[in-house]
Parts: sequence; structure tokens; C-alpha cells
Amino acid sequence: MTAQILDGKATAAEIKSELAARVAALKARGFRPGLGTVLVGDDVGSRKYVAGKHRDCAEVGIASLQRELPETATQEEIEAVVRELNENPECTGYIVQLPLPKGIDENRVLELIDPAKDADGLHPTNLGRLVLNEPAPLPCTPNGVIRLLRRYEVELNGAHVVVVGRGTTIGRSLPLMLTRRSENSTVTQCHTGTRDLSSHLRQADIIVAAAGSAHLVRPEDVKPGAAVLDVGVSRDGNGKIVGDVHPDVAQVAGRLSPNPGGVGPMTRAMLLVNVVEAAEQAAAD
Ligand SMILES: Nc1nc2c(c(=O)[nH]1)N[C@@H](CN(C=O)c1ccc(C(=O)N[C@@H](CCC(=O)O)C(=O)O)cc1)CN2
Repeated sequence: MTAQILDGKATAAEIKSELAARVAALKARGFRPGLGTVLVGDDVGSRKYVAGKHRDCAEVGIASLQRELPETATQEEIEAVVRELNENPECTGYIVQLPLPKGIDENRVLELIDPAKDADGLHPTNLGRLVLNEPAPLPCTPNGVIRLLRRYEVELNGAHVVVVGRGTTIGRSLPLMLTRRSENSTVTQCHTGTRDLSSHLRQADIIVAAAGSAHLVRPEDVKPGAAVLDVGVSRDGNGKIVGDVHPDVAQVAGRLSPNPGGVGPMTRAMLLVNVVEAAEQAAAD
């Protein structure tokens, strides 16, 4: 068996072309969505992701506001930029690219973001709304995972999903989203501290590997025919992405979301969805 590829790049392109029409309609009514990004430091991956986000904005007609600070920026300097974007009327939504450099209190920065401008859905108020099942911008990577599975008609209702990872951007919120009535999945949350991870993985209809641990999921861990989504990022000595899923898993899985080319482009597309939805909401108010 060779797994069917869940193509995040192609799916993101479909979503972006639909968003471009919605942005044009907003602009015709005098509403101009603008995405801000705050990038601190020199992390090569972060720089690439932020550049991709602004390319996407240009593609769909959203204005870009880029703020960059050096690796040596202080907590106060970062917070000043966040306050500026909170006040800036041209910025209708923004993100602070994570991770922030060592020594910076990331949660304090996230808490300072105006929840109404939180394009990432990572402000505690919006995460709380997710817990309470109230409308809120959804965290982009988990939303990208679900949209990709839906695009390829992978059954979520009643499926047993094993999520590997417990980070802020995916592991914490994906189980919350998958167990909503609309998805109705049963979730086991694992992480790098899970004892006998393999025994959990082998029971999964769907595996979402987001631990950032190279080739953690091996072919013998996967039930034949299962859907496997590789979300974790490690880098080899040449800076090339190494995912959490061993390449031979493609011989066992029924569907495979590769890395790169899977959930990454979907993460970016879901960010634009949040920006457009917030602008449409503002236009309706
Ligand atoms: N504020 C946030 N920070 C981070 C988030 C997030 O959702 N919000 N998620 C990740 C990084 N991320 C988004 O910012 C992200 C990851 C990957 C991609 C992507 O398009 N990847 C490409 C490969 C790019 C490459 O070659 O390096 C792919 O998978 O094909 C976009 C965004 C952590 N931080």
C-alpha cells in the first residue's frame, strides 16, 4: 500500500482563491483587512514562515504590517510593539511569531494582544471561548489539520485520533476542537513523556504527530490504512525539515499529510481565514 497524499499546498491554494473574492467584496464596501506580524530574533524557520504569511496576504489582497525586533529585544520593547498594533487602525488582526527568544515571557506578550485583533486564536480569552464552545478565532494549525482532513473526506465522526504533542500552537487546542459535537472524534493525547507511545499509536484511526521529535512515528506504530498527519518540525544539519513521521510510514498508512507540503501551508491559510472572518464581522457590526 502507498498512502494517498493529503496535499496541504493545493488545499491552501483553493482556500486562498475563495478568500480573495471575499476580500474584494470587503474592500468594495470600504473595509480594508490588514494583517500585522511581530517577528523577534533570527530564527530561520520563523523568518520563513512570516515571509510566507505576507506573500499570502499579497495574493489575496490583505494589507501587510511587518514589525521586526532584534534577538536582543527586551520584554518592554516587544510589549511596546504589541501596544502599537493594538492601537493601529490599519491593523485589523495580528500575530506574534512564536517561539520568542529565551528570557522573554511569551504568555505575558500573548495576554497583551487585544483579543479582538488576535488572528492566531492564542489569546487566553479566545482559548477560553474555545473551551466554552463560544465563537472565537481558532488556532491556525489545529484548524488547518481539521480542514485538510475534511477536504479529503477523512471520517472524523467516531474516529479515534491520537494527538502527539502538548505545545501552545497545536497540542493543547486540537483535542478541544476534535471533541466538539461537529467533529465528534475520540481523542487520546500523548506526548514525548507518554509510556509505550507505540501501543497508543497502533489503536489510532488518525495520528497527528506534533511533538517536534524527528521520525518519532515509525511504520510499526501505525494501524494499516490509518491517516497520518506529520506536523512536527526538526531540522537536520543543513537546515532541512525533518518531520515527526518516518518516510516508510507511507507504506502502511492509508493517507499521509507530508511535511513539508501538508499542514504548514494550511496553517497560513487558516490565519487568513481568521483575518477575513474578523473583518467581515466588523463590517456587519
Ligand atoms: N504565532 C504563531 N507562531 C507559530 C505558529 C502559529 O500558528 N502562530 N505555528 C508554527 C509555525 N508556523 C506558523 O507560524 C508555520 C509553520 C510552517 C509553515 C509552512 O508553510 N511550512 C512549509 C515549509 C516551509 C519551509 O520550507 O521551512 C510546509 O510545511 O510546506 C507555515 C507556518 C510555530 N509558530
